[in-house]
Amino acid sequence: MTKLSVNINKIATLRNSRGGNTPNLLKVATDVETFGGEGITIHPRPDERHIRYQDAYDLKPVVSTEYNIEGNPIPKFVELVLAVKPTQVTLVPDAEDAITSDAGWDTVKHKDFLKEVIAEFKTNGIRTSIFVDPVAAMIEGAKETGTDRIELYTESYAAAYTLGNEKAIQPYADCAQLACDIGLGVNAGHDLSLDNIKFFKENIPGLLEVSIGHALISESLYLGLENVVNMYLRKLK
Ligand SMILES: CC(=O)[C@@H](O)[C@H](O)COP(=O)(O)O
Ligand SMILES: NCC(=O)COP(=O)(O)O
Repeated sequence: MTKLSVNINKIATLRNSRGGNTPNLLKVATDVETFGGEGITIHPRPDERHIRYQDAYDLKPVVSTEYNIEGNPIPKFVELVLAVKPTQVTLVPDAEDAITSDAGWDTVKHKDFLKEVIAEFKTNGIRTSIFVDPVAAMIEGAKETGTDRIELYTESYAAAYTLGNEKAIQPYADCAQLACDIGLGVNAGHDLSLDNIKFFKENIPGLLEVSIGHALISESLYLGLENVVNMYLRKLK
């Protein structure tokens, strides 16, 4: 069973573009859960371009499924996560000015740092996951940090799959199996979509959770467009 956690960053992007509260992030989170979503993911970035730090607090009493907060564990982020106490924290090594997450952790180079922050989160009852590329040494390094899970960074799979290259799944399948063998839970995310999710799921052993945002929100807009245009037309008759 693979859980779907819906990343609602893009809803906050839309809300922030007008300065008001439309769309309402908290309502979207509860509606996603009502529609069957099994988790809510947010990725507050230091510039608060989409999710604001305050949103992370406001969502806490509202999310009744699994609450996953992603981000680079800079002091401000660590403080936020320890205060909010989500179900899971996913550590991502993204630069402040990155447009989006663009790499997994070097779990060998950053082992001591990761060990320290992971221990702090786990002591506070928060499950941990770390974002990694599908490279065996990084999975083995992740195990050394004490993390509960890894999140496989799926951008390269998604890009290759679009071009018809199904072989791009192999390093993901191998690393997921390795993670299962050494006792790490397996999550995955980034650029997963209605086009590529089925093949991914079918080929990845032990896939516990996927977090999907950019494509899911874009697809929702597109799949709802015809309905909404027609609703306006009916009102204008
Ligand atoms: C960790 C990850 O893969 C990202 O997909 C991220 O959570 C998305 O962040 P943005 O919405 O800021 O691109
Ligand atoms: N962890 C990945 C995530 O939350 C969503 O990534 P994306 O679907 O917006 O690329």
